[in-house]
Amino acid sequence: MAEEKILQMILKELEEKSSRIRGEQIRDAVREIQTGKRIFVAGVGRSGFVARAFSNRLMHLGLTVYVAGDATTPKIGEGDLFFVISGSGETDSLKAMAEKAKQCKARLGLLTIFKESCLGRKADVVIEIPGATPKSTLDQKETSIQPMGSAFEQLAWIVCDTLILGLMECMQCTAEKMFERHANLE
Ligand SMILES: O=C([C@H](O)CO)[C@H](O)[C@H](O)COP(=O)(O)O
Repeated sequence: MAEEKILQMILKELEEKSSRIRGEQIRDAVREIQTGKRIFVAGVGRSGFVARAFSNRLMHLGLTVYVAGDATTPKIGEGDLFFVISGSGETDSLKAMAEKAKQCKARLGLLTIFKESCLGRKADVVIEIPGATPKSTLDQKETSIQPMGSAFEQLAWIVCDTLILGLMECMQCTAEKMFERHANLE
């Protein structure tokens, strides 16, 4: 099949799946991020790349944000938000970190395919993204033309950018103000 046709098929798939993401879940997450004292983000593999990209924009907004596991990341505590991106909601290291974060009285935010996953059951706020992943043993009705969790990871990126636009509006922050915070060591 021609690559341009494949590209169109992927975009069509994302459009259809995104039409089933619930607006109120996104709005709840915007509120949670805004009220969090500090934001700690986490994800593994491709979901981890999305979490890092998200942390970059949260920093541009002027929020205090850390990536879990980085050498400069301090301990999490009460009033902080631990925001996890995990398609399956079952990745071992993330389950352990979420458990620790909850013990430390942090709130747990989650972007996932499965609200009923281990992470989903612990989360205070969840955004569900329709997708498929071979990493879950839960019943999966959803299919994808792409391998593994690709559709989830692509949509997770766009949902994170949707959260950023929502936060920009609530915080009355402009793209110009954000760019002033952009790294000058690059
Ligand atoms: O890298 C990944 C893999 O290629 C699936 O498409 C996942 O992002 C990684 O394995 C983490 O999994 P989840 O926590 O289920 O997102």
